[in-house]
Amino acid sequence: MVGVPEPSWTVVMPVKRLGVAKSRLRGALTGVPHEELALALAADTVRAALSCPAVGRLLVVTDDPRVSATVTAAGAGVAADPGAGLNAAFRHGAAAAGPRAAVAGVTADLPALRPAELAAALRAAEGVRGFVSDAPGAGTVLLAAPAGVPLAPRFGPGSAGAHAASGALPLAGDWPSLRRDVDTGDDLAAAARLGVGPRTGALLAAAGVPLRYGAGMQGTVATYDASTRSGMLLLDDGTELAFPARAFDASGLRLLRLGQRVRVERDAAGEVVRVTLPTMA
Ligand SMILES: Nc1nc2c(ncn2[C@@H]2O[C@H](COP(=O)(O)OP(=O)(O)OP(=O)(O)O)[C@@H](O)[C@H]2O)c(=O)[nH]1
Ligand SMILES: C=C(OP(=O)(O)O)C(=O)O
Repeated sequence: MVGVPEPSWTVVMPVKRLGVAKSRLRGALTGVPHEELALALAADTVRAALSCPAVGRLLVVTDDPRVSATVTAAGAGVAADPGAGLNAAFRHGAAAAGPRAAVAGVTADLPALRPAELAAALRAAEGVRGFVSDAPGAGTVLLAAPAGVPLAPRFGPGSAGAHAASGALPLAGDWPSLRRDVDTGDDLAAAARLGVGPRTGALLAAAGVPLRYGAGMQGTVATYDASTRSGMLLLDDGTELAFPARAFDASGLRLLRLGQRVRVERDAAGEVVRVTLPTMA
């Protein structure tokens, strides 16, 4: 394919030890062990970032063995947490990225993150040291710096103001899934309304929280094998999603064409249960 290649970012994502992470969320989901929820938030954030074409490398800074195993299996690299807090973890990851890397520090509590929104924010950050504030506005979800420019992170309470005061440019854009960090039960409910990734979704479903899975989710058929009645969808948010024979069987269709536009329904675990034509909603 001919074209200008997208610039490749190194994303640095710190994750605290699960036993002490996300303390404001403790008890938010009845019957769900806290560490499972903390892990699911990070795993879904990592999954979305790895699906973003602008992300060349994802480095998770953590000391937690379960986090390391999960994100390594997903395709991320791991750097050891220096043990001196969040900003030290960001600095350590940025240093490990090397002097020629454009680095974006991203928090690991964005379970609704859509790869296309991350890609758009990274495009806006090209060539500048810039940050994306969280939905309430006082915090930061992303801080980016071009190669050769120190990240100089100032995450923590009031970090949006601290990043602006340090000369970073506030990046403007309609990126609700990127800005939706999850610190409290209310934040988790707001993320569920946007549509969360499969691991967080499965825990929400287990706790009986109603989900808006697949509402309005659309994409195109990337592959379809008529002999197995299964294939691959390319969703509008840039992610690929496999669909099994039963999702096709539930559609009432006789065949799918490559490139055909479809509406996708998923269950609480994120599995595709039905693929229909958009007009059949
Ligand atoms: N590696 C590493 N990650 C951290 C550290 N502190 C926070 N984080 C991560 O940074 C992100 C944003 O941090 P917070 O929203 O403050 O999360 P938290 O400290 O786990 O949550 P609370 O206990 O509720 O404040 C989350 O993904 C955390 O896992 C740290 O000391 N080391
Ligand atoms: C660490 C931060 O997150 P939160 O406010 O989500 O704890 C921050 O916004 O810099």
